[in-house]
Parts: sequence; C-alpha cells; structure tokens
Amino acid sequence: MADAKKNVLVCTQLECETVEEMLSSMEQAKAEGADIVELCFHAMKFTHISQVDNLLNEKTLPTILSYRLNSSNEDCKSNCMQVLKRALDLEVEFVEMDYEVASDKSMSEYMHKRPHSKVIVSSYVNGGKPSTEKLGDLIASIQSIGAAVIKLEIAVDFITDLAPIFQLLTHCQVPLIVLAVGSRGLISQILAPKFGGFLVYGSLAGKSVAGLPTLVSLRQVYKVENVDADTKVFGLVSNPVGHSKGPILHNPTFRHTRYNGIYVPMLVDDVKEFFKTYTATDFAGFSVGIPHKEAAVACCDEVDPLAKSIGAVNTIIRRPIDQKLIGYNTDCDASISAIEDALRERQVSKGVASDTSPLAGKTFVLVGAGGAGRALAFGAKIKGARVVIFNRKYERAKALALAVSGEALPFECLHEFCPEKGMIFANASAIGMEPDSNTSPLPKEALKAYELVFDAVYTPRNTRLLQEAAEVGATVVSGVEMFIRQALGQFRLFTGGLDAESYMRKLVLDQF
Ligand SMILES: O=C1C[C@@](O)(C(=O)O)C[C@@H](O)[C@@H]1O
Repeated sequence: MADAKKNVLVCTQLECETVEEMLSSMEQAKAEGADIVELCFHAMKFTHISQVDNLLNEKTLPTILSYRLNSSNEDCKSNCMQVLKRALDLEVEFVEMDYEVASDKSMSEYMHKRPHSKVIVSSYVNGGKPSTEKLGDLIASIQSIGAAVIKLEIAVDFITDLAPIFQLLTHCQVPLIVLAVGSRGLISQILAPKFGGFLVYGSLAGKSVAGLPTLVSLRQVYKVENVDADTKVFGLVSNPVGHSKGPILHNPTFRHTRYNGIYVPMLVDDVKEFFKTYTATDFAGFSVGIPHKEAAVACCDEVDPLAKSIGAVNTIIRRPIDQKLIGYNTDCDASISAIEDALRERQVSKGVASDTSPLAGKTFVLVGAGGAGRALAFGAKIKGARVVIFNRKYERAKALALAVSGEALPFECLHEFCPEKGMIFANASAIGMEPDSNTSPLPKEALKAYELVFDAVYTPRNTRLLQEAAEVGATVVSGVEMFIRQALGQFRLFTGGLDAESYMRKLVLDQF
C-alpha cells in the first residue's frame, strides 16, 4: 500500500446565501476544528461580483471557492465563469470547478495565466456502481485538463460500494478527494486519511448532513490527524448503528494504550456481502450488532465453542497469522457476570454467601430471542437457571427454548406470567431503545414479581424498564454494565490482550 499522505485536511462545505452568513459559519467551522472551508458560491444569492472580493478579503481560514454548475442555463454559466475567474485573480488557495467548466478553452487559458490558486476539478458520479477501472479512466481524463487536485462525488447505496473508492485513494498519484454521498458513505471520510485521501469533509454542529461525520467527531472522537497507512480498522457491523457508543469508547482507549487503531460505525445491510468485500488485512476486527449477530456466524472461518453453541457472534477478528475470521461472543459473559455480581452484592447485604451461581435454580424470564437474547439464554442455562422465553415471533422463542431446554410462551402472556416471586427479568429486545425510550416490555405492576431486572438496552442509560423496576424495589442492572464488559472483551481480542478496564470505566462514567 502507498504511504498515506500525512496531514489530511479537514474541510466543511458552507452553503449560505449571504457574505455575512458565510463569514460567521466560517468562524464556527474554525472553532470546531476545520483546517479549510469550501465556500459554495453557487448557494449564494448572487448580486454583484464584489461579493467574491468581500468574502476572500474577510476570510479567516484557508479557502476553496467552488461554483457548481447546477443548470445549463447561460446566465448560470456566465456567473460561474465570472466568479471563478475573480477568485483566481484574488489568488485564493483553491478554486473548485466542474469538469465541464475546467475544459472550457477560455477558463483553461485563464487558469494558466494565474497559477497561484490550485485548481480542484470535480466530477459527479451518479450510481451505476463504477468499477475501479472506470473511475481510474475518469481520473486520467480529469488530470489531463490540468487539475492540481481531483474531486469525485460518488453516490453510494451500500457500504460495500466504498471498497473501490478505498482502492482508488490508495493508488491514485494525484491528490484525490472522494465524497461518497449517502448515509452508507460515512466511513469514506473517516478512513480517507488511511488510504491517502487529500481532504475529508465534516459537517458543522447542528447542521448534520447524511453520511458525513461532524467536524467535532473527526477531531475529538476519530482524531483523523493521527490516522495513517498503518492504522488498523475496527468497526461495528450493525443496522442501525448510529446509536452505538462504541466509537467514543474504543477510539480513546486505542489512543490511551498507544495502539494504532480506529473504530468506526459500519452501517451494513448484507453481512455476507460485507465480509466477502472487505478482505484486506487492515480491516482487522469487528463488533457485530443488531440484527447481524446470528447471520455473522456463517461468515466466520472458525467460531469459538461458546459462540458456536449460542449461535451468535458479537466479535470477529481477522487472525493475524492466517487472516482467517474468528468469531466470539463476549455478550454472554458480560451480561451474565453483571447479573451475577449484582445478585451476589444483594446476597452479601443480606448476610448470605454462597459459592454456587446466584442464578442457579432461579426462573430467568427473557424477552427477545435474537443475538443478545441467545447469549443471555445460554448463559443463564449454563448457570443452572430455568429459562422462560418470550419473543414477538413465537417461532424464534420456541427454537431458542429448545436449544437451552427451556420454555417458550406466547408474547401476549408475558404480563400475566407470575408463577413465583423473586424471578430474574432480562430484556434483550430493542424495546425501550432510543428513540422509543418511552416504551417498556413490561408494565410496572408486573415488575413486582422480580428480584432483579436487567436491560440490554443502554441508550438511554436508565431505560423506562429500569426506572420502574427500581421504583418497585427490584435490583436493577443497566445495559451500560453489559456494554462495558462486552467491550472490554472485544478490546482484548482486537489488540491481542491489552486491558484498559479502569480507563474504559472512567470514560463511560464521564461520557455516557
Ligand atoms: O450488543 C452490543 C452493543 C453493540 O451493538 C453496540 O451498540 O456498540 C456492540 C456489540 O458488539 C455488542 O454485542
């Protein structure tokens, strides 16, 4: 792989109507960590050419002045030419124009006479999933018209569409910017510095753009300035993925332990396709989230025996010696040990102590039979609990019950289910997760039958289920505790054994 070109620029595009708004947004961009701004002149209300002078005389950051031809109308074209030529006269750092404009004879002559600004030539590639070769040809033709920097805007439908883009960034000999447009494009910005991208885009706080990280996250969470060709890529393969706190936990911990890694959200639609596409060694490890934990088992070359019996993996590493994908399940130990610890604490406070698991002999009521549910059901069963499973899709509850010699009951019976007092309740469904945080799998009244209530949901930290369980006197165990423990297990697997428990715990306390 070619060496990453160091010091990637972090940029934000400003689309404002007036000079004043452009300048105040530039101040915001500067405060949020932008190195450079792109002033999208085509978004402005064009009144007079002096607007270009006003903007460029007052600017407080290095600037790309861009003008996109969004219509073939002659007025638009003539405004565009006028504005770009004025920007070249004023020697702004970068002038950005469409391929069509840059190929215009008068523009190309003008550019040659005013060599102080660097010219970025951009081209929009819409759909059709261009191959690396096709994109290579496009780059060659843009280069031939004298671009100092090439920018491709590419519409992407799936995260797998980004793989040719990473290849292109790696091999391109000219400074290259790729803006992958769409919600699946996010990692193209965060990882561009690894593959040699010239510049990455972030959005201003409060002005989010689908598929773009915020400037603040590029600087504070991912610290893209530290990413280089050797950085190992880790990520959460999930859908949805935006709720995860994984990036704000793993990234600072990599830095704290001086491990050259980055952890990114990977919005994946087809898990099989994903692992078939991203086969490079640099994609070193993955967390697996909803709804892929079960399907991901079949993507692994080897699966740890516990994960295999559970039938779900939440962690996959690419084994360095042979590049094989090895699957693990850190959810099981994380959730069961958190529940056991809370039960033991309760026993100690009552003066009872025992060597056997406090789950032994208990009725363990589980809601959810997906990946996390399977981990809890197997864990509880191993500890000697009687497992009773409720799931909206009854068939899945039945299949899981069969696997753990437990019982499955129709979801409608959950509220009335009360064979005894002092049971354990575990929610492994997404009920109560943001943005539906006002929902709960069980009404408050029914919670009185439970000694301990656990919720695998960790956004919000204190779910409605946990609040109401505490109100009726149950011991509560938050999904945050499971989250920390499963992440600790993952971090060890990712890094070949590094342990940063106290650091990770402090991070979670400070930031969640
Ligand atoms: O369940 C979880 C949480 C998680 O999906 C996340 O939100 O970061 C990451 C998974 O690996 C883990 O098993």
